[in-house]
Amino acid sequence: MSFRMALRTLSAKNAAALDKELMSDGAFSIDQLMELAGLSVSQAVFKLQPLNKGKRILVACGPGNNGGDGLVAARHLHHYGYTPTIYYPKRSKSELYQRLSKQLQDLAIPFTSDFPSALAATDHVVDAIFGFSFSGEVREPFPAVIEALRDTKVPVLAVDAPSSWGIETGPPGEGPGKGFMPDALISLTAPKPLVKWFKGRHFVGGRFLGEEVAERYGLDVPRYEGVEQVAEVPVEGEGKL
Ligand SMILES: NC(=O)C1=CN([C@@H]2O[C@H](COP(=O)(O)OP(=O)(O)OC[C@H]3O[C@@H](n4cnc5c(N)ncnc54)[C@H](O)[C@@H]3O)[C@@H](O)[C@H]2O)[C@@H](O)CC1
Ligand SMILES: [K+]
Repeated sequence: MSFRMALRTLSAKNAAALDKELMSDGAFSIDQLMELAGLSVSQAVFKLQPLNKGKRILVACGPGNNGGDGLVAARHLHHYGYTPTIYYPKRSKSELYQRLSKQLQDLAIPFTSDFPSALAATDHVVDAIFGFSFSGEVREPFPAVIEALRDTKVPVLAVDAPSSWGIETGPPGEGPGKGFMPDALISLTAPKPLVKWFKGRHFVGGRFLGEEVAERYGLDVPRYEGVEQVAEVPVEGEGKL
C-alpha cells in the first residue's frame, strides 16, 4: 500500500480510556476537547474545500460526541465565510448539545431534516455521524444517510471514522456502508486501526495531547506546523510526520 504512514494507531477501547483520562486526571472538560476537535475538523475542511471552490458545507451529525465535533466545526466554518447546513436528526438532550445548537441557531445556520435535498445542494459534506463508539448494525434513520454518502459525487470528509466502518475492522462487508469510501478522513488525537483500509487524504487533528500521555498510550504526536490544528499524513515516501 502506498499511503499509510507508520503513525501508531489507537484502539476504540484505548481511545475511550484516553478520553476519560484527559477529562479526569488531565483536567480537561468535554467542551474543551470537543472545541479543539471541531476546530481541527473546520481546518481540514478549509484545506480540502477552499472558499473559492464553493462555500456550501453540509454537516451530518450523529447523536454522540462525533456529532458534537460536527456542530463545533459548523460554527467555525460560518466564521471563516462558509455557509454550513446541519443535518442532526437524533438530537442529544444534554446541556452541552443544547448550547452548541443554540450557538448555531443564533448565527442563523439552518438545520434540515431533508438529507437528500441538502446533499443535492452542497459543495462538501462532513460525516460526523459515528466515531469510535460505533458498533453493530446501523440503526434508523442513518442507513439511508450512509447510503447517500456512499453514492454521492460530492466530496465527503469523515470525522474520526467513516461512519459505519468498524473501528478495528474497517469497511463493513455488508449493510449500507458496504463500499463507502470517503474522500478524506480526519483522525482525532490519533488514527484508529481502520485507517489501514482507508484510501484518500488523511489528516490528524485534536492538538491537545502532551508527550507524556502520548508515550504512555504508545502514540505519536504529529508534527503540527505553527498555529495549525491539523497535520496531513503524507503519502509514504513524501516525508515523515
Ligand atoms: N479525544 C478525542 O479524540 C476526542 C474525541 N471526540 C469525538 O468523540 C467521538 C466518540 O464519541 P462518543 O463516544 O460519544 O461516540 P460516537 O459519537 O462515536 O457514537 C455514539 C453514539 O452513536 C450511537 N450509535 C452507536 N452505534 C450505533 C449504531 N449501530 N446505529 C445507530 N446509532 C449508533 C450511540 O447510541 C451514541 O449515541 C470520537 O470519535 C470523536 O469524534 C471529541 O468530541 C472530544 C475529544
Ligand atoms: K464519522
